[in-house]
Amino acid sequence: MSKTIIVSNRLPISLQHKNGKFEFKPSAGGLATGLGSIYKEGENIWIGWPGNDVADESQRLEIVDELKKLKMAPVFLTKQDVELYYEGFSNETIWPAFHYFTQYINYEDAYWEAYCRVNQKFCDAILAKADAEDTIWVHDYQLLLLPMMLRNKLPKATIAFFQHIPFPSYEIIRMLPWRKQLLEGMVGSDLIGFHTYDDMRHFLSAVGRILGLSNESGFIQADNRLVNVDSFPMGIDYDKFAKAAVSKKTQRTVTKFMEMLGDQKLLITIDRLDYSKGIPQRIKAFDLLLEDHPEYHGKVSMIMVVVPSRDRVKSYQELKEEIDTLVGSINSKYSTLNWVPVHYFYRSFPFNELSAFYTMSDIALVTPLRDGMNLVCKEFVASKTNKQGVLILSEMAGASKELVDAILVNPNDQEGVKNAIVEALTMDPEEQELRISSMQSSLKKYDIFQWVKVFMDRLKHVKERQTDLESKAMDQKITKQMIAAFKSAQRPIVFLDYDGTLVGFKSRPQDAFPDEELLGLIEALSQVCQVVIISGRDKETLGKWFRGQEVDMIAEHGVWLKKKDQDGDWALYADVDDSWKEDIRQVMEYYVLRTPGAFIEEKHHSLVWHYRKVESGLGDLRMRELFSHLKYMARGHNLQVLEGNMVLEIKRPDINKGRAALAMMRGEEYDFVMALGDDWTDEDTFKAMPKTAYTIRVGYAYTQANYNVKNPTEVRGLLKNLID
Ligand SMILES: O=P(O)(O)OC[C@H]1O[C@H](O[C@H]2O[C@H](CO)[C@@H](O)[C@H](O)[C@H]2O)[C@H](O)[C@@H](O)[C@@H]1O
Ligand SMILES: O=c1ccn([C@@H]2O[C@H](COP(=O)(O)OP(=O)(O)O)[C@@H](O)[C@H]2O)c(=O)[nH]1
Ligand SMILES: [Mg+2]
Repeated sequence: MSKTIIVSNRLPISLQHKNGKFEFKPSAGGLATGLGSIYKEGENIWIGWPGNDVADESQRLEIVDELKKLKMAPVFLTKQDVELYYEGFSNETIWPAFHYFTQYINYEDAYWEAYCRVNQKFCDAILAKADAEDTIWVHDYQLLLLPMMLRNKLPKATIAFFQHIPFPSYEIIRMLPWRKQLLEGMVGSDLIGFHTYDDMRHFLSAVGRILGLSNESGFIQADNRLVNVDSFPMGIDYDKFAKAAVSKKTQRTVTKFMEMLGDQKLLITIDRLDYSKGIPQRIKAFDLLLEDHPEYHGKVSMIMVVVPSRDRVKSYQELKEEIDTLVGSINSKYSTLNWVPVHYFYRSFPFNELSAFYTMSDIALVTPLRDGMNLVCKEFVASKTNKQGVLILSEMAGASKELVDAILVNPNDQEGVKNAIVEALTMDPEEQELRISSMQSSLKKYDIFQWVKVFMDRLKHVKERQTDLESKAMDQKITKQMIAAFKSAQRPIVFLDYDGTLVGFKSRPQDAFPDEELLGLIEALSQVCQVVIISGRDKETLGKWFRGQEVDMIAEHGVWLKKKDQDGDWALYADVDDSWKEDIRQVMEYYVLRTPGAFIEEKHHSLVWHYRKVESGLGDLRMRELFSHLKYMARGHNLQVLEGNMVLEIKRPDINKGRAALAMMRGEEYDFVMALGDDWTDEDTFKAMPKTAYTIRVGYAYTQANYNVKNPTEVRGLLKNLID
């Protein structure tokens, strides 16, 4: 039985050192609860850092034993690891970059080295526990390199990754000198999840531009592994908050707190100390409210909980000082003997007091400058069992994509935030109920348990798709069988597509000419069987490249045929009317003029619009536009528009490689047929082949072919086997 391993930087516990002994408190956080249904089962386990630096060997053993009882295993970090990997690369490099605080990014090689080393430490700890076919679910930005490290050691494992913080635009990610390694690390996964669609599309764009891997509906083909990228907005343990809100314990706390505060409208804000949370901006907006609306003095207070976090990082220390000063300033400006505008707490609170804060507050002010998701706003909404309360939420929080019934604000627009507070303070009860109910029904449905289920189901689906594709991989047994069939055949024929099959792609099509090795290979092969080069290339190019070779050729996807013995003469297989070309060329030229790097390739009976050299993204955009333009025109001319590898081709539909291949075989009896190709144009060849043929698609994709090989190098290996 395979098991599931959860991995995160921090284990879901708090470890306290008391009187020479350690005390373990399992965390009751949402993620820990949601994943409880996984790591507490059977042999499953959660691996991570227990959160303290423990140097003493006997204490480490004690921790290992205690954690084992909780279904956890520790990765011990040294003081230096914590400084350079956790505070350093994770929180001074990745965190600011991914939250768009480029001014805080620390580009330290020593941080990077520690990050690599500690990711390796995690990898080793996992390898000590993992079996070849286990499922490993890695969490968050501290461990971006881990999926690929694991993949290299456990190629068959199911590896998933979820990132809890935003994934920034390509423009930010490209600033990091280690951008390539970070992305490659993530791509070791089978499934990569983000909170929002925006994070997902930023990631896909970075992978396209930096690693050169394109995607189709979120599926990337990386080194012949299919990797799925998708968004999974994380939920909360809804019932826990809803139940707590009406519990006696919370109600008692509410009464106690309200007695102290008196009759007031309350605004609640709860965050970890973090510059991404926009705490100073929020205090300033509240200050503006009190300045512009003296009628609220004595009637509205803000309860501001700031939970200490990463307090050894300089930018966090500076932020703490800034907040202290701002709170001091607002309170000293407006306080009266019986009213304080901001009740400021720099500490964390037990669950039941948090629940009381949520329950008794009229408004939650959640205004991060950038946040992966933000759970506080969801917890506030879930706690509003009486359906009264208003959420003011930043557009920059992942949660804003779901909670559209909140009052959405731009946290940088202080006037806007101030107006939102006024709107919230004056919102009528019916409106509050409508908004809260709508948000509650969505949060109830997509709670943390649903999140875990949807993620795990998707992971299973990706694995099934991979298995489907891999079932066609050309293994040794099939290769042997094929070679034997070839060797014993009297009359073998082999169809070889050119680009993407015999040679890799180049930015300029004319640079993909055949190298010496290939020419030698084709020559040797043509001595032992009939070789047909079947390509979309024009006949002049093919003729030049294979001059003097004993091969048959099919050019322009089947427009032209040339038998090896017909010296110099190409036969027009299809009698084609190409009077359509003038109109279409004009349209294509218009798109070339608008798109630097694009060009038209003219073949005898087709026109091709190339965009391989166009700025990434723009090429795709223009291609889509041209595609619909051409499709519209194609109808009038009875033409077919086809999307290829960075090209758009328009031609007559009845001309294809399959028909031409059949024409080539007509009247002959072959006892061995093989066809190799790499794209949609070759699918016509595969379809036309006799049932007994060996049809092989290069690259993993859905195909009519019987088998798959990885790349042109493998193709050449296969052909060498035939001539050996
Ligand atoms: O481990 P710390 O350095 O003390 O930081 C605490 C955690 O903060 C981050 O939380 C994120 O995850 C939330 C849930 O998905 C999401 O709502 C929020 O927007 C994120 O900021 C971080 O991702 C964790 O790894 C840290 O442990
Ligand atoms: O005293 C506190 C204050 C907050 N929280 C919890 O901390 C989490 C904060 O998560 P969020 O996604 O809002 O922000 P993050 O800190 O992960 O960036 C929420 O679940 C809060 O309930 C807590 O446990 N104790
Ligand atoms: Mg090809």
